[in-house]
Amino acid sequence: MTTPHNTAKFGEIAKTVLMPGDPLRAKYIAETYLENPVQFNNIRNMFGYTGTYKGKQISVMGSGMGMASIGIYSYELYKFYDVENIIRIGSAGAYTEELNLHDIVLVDSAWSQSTFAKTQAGVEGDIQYPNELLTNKIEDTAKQINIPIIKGRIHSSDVFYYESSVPNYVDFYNDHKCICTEMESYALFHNAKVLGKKAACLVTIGDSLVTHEELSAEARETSFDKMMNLALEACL
Ligand SMILES: O=P(O)(O)O[C@H]1O[C@H](CO)[C@@H](O)[C@H]1O
Ligand SMILES: O=c1cc[nH]c(=O)[nH]1
Repeated sequence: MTTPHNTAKFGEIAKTVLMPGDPLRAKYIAETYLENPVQFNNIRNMFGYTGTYKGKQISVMGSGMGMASIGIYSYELYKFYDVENIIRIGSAGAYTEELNLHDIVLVDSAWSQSTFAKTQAGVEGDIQYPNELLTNKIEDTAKQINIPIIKGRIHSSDVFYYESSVPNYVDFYNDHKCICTEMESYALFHNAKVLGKKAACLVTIGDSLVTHEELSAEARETSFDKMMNLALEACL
């Protein structure tokens, strides 16, 4: 079957999907790393591809920005396409000087003010967790292939631009122990949990709220090769 947002037919999407926010990052991964990639979706330019990596069938698809968007795409992948694992491969903003541009963070929990889980399934609580097995697999793979990662809690936010009248990154770091921020993992982890599936999240630091350094849009699209390699190797 197809959905209003995805034209793939059942069976055209692999059991494991790598999911960047940026659909052009998905295109880059498919064209750079997958053998024989076949595009299964272009509705709303939310590109999705299936190919093989070292003989293993893998899909990669953009999620768009924010929980509403990844909420739709990840739900459909799990529920209607029988996807088992989604690994988000995102960009994030650092909340601490200890994180530098291009550092890779493996998310061990996502804190959020979002009402996504409560609205979607009546689930209370401001922290969602990734699947432990999948996260351990990524951590073990990182050790094996010698890619440094930092494990930590992420702030999964509904907001990118804040006014100065509300709490800022210093509060999120001090009060909630979040080391960086992005906008999707809380909803992804929730969807995986309610549907009995697995999700994990890797992010690469693309900017710093502390130092105000930032990578260009193009770099966020095409320079996260270490994280892409790690995610692909963890799928094997
Ligand atoms: O680079 P992606 O994966 O989109 O992730 C981050 O970048 C976007 C904001 O610029 C948000 O989607 C945020 O989560
Ligand atoms: O969601 C995001 C991603 C990168 N940087 C931010 O400040 N927020």
